[in-house]
Amino acid sequence: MARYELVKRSVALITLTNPPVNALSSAVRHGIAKTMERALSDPKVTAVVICGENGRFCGGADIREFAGPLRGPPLVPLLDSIEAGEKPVVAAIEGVALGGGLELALFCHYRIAHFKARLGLPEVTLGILPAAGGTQRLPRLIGIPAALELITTGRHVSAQEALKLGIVDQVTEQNACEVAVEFALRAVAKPLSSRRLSSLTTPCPPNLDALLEAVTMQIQKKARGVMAPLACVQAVRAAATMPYSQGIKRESELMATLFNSGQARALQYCFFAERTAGKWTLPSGAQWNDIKPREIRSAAVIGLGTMGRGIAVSLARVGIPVIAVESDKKLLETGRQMVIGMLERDAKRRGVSASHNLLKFTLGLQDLKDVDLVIEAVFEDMALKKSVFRELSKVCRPATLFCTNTSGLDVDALAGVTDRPQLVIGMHFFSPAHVMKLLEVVCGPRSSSEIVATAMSLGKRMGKVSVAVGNCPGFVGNRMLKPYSDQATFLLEEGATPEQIDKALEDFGFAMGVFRMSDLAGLDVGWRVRKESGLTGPDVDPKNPPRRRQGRKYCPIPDMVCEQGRFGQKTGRGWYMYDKPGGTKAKPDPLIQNLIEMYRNRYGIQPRNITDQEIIERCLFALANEGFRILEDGIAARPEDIDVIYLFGYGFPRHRGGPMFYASMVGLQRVLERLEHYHQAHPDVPHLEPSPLLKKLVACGSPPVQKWREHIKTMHSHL
Ligand SMILES: CCC/C=C/C(=O)SCCNC(=O)CCNC(=O)[C@H](O)C(C)(C)COP(=O)([O-])OP(=O)([O-])OC[C@H]1O[C@@H](n2cnc3c(N)ncnc32)[C@H](O)[C@@H]1OP(=O)([O-])[O-]
Repeated sequence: MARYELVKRSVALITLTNPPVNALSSAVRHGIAKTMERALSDPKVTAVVICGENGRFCGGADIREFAGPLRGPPLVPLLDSIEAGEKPVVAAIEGVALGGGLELALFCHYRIAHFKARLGLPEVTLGILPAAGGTQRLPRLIGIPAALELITTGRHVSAQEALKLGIVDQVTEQNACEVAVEFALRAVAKPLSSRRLSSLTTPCPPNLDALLEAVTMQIQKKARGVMAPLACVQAVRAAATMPYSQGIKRESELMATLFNSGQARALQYCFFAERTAGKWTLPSGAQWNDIKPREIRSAAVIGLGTMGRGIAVSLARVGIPVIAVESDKKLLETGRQMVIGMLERDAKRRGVSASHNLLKFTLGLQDLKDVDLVIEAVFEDMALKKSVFRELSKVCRPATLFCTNTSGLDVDALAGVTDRPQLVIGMHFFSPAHVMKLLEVVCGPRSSSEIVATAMSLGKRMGKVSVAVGNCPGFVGNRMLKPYSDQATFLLEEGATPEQIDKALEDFGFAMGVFRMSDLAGLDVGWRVRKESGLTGPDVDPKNPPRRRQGRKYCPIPDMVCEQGRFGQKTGRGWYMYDKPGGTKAKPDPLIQNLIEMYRNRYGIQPRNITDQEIIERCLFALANEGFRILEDGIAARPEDIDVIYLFGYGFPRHRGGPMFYASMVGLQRVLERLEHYHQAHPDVPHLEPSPLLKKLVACGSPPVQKWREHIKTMHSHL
């Protein structure tokens, strides 16, 4: 796990060998201890270089080991021996030096980085802090403000920025290991005392308290209820106010609190869930690592509305030529200007030049005859989409792949009107498509493994987190959203206000409560879907009992809001009022309160006091309950896939792990009991009836989320 070689007759070269990222597993720590001891005790050795195999220095502690008891030598005493030694030790950083990897480098006396290397202390993103001395050593090296920013955000920096900040001593375009060996030889005669970070005093800004206070407030505002960044601030304060030996003790105390917290477990679960989600499998046995995706050299986007524009930008900025199509001249021109503007702003932000030349705009589908892939993003209307696909079948070459950006319509029905149903798939982007990281890849029953592989790989190329899901109304994300938002409107009827519900959800950690999110997305979209599905509008049978539709409870308040022309932020009025159309600052609106009161009076509903706990339980347990049904139906392959969809597409707080992980943390038994309780109180709300899978898991002793799959395996799969 650590290889030892003698190079240039007197330099011990220690190579960490734990692919793929040379994580500091217990075996690697053993390896470092043994090889360092050998280097320090061998009189032939005058200097040491530490590097990582396969061009990657070290990705930090082995996160997989966090779930079990600590084995192998603890990191800090091991690293202390490196720093205390009398032979210069140089870290040769290629690829990454992250977390414990960078901390290892900070115990070395010198650091040389390859120009493409990335460095950082991302522990905070895993719910912990850099507890191998990182919170005490980085501030001593680069000062409090810069260290605080890096440690509390977990941001990676480039080698060039690391040089500017003073984290590394030299950046090279050559082999970092060879450069480090030469550097080590030159360092042999030089004194090491000033290179031992533990012996330095932290340079302290005069306004330390004000700075720490400002950062704390910023964190509390941005990451409500998240513990790790606040603990990082406390640890950095210790670096500024305590001697190193005490600071290290404080760091370790803070780590102990974080390490066993539910937040750390949730965030570490998210890390692996994100990586698991890319590993799709189809019922045919085809899977992510054995099907070769097609290379996409050109693409087309049909429809330049909000979604189409974002998709065109996402494609062009990764170098794919795009033909964008609109149906009339005016829409085409507006779309063209918007796409170019977005592309330019995006390029400016990333410090690159905008790739205008990759974009072509046209009114005619016949221009798409040679493209490799088409993404349809026209209005959410089945008849319109079908006509587009029929037309595409006529003009495109037989090998062109067809994708639809529908957010919930039947992908297989669209495939059925084409001459190539096996080459049709859903690519459900989230708005704004060039910003949001989630992509649901919707596999129809006839989608070939090749098109699944291609859509997943294209998503990755565009920087998306892609999740393969099955085909059903609303797929995974929007299907689950319905019971969640239904509960919110039922709670309105029963006595809550939009702002109370939103606050409870935001305090839980959501970026936005359900009503503020609906105002942002536009209320008219859901209204149109409800009209089309016969839930509201003139087609509803007047003999229907009020507040019941299609045999279940129905709350018409959202329809009443839309009937007043209140479509959310874009009209300046929705569940809230805004200072102007397009405004973003939401204020409670007395008119909404009146509307709800009038509604309650009309139906004789006596409002009751609703607690935040009830809001959270009803909204989130209904959400997870639908997730269990989705797993039963085989629409998602794993609970991790559902969680990733909610983390990246719906603002679910990462430190809660996603709806399915959250349910497992609350305890499946408790979730079941509460759902039973609420379903008893609301028997006409089927979404509150506990799903058979939830009951089955409870009956099996509530296994951890990673084991649920074993209980789902026998069920059929639409993936
Ligand atoms: C106790 C003292 C305090 C110290 C704390 C720490 O250091 S905390 C740690 C602080 N460090 C971090 O937070 C860094 C976490 N890592 C990363 O950010 C990225 O992996 C990367 C940038 C290193 C490489 O990106 P990339 O897109 O090239 O590759 P990829 O992301 O797809 O990963 C490939 C495979 O490696 C796996 N794996 C990766 N890292 C670790 C790990 N540390 N451990 C275990 N496994 C790890 C990953 O699961 C995947 O496995 P799979 O699915 O193939 O079975």
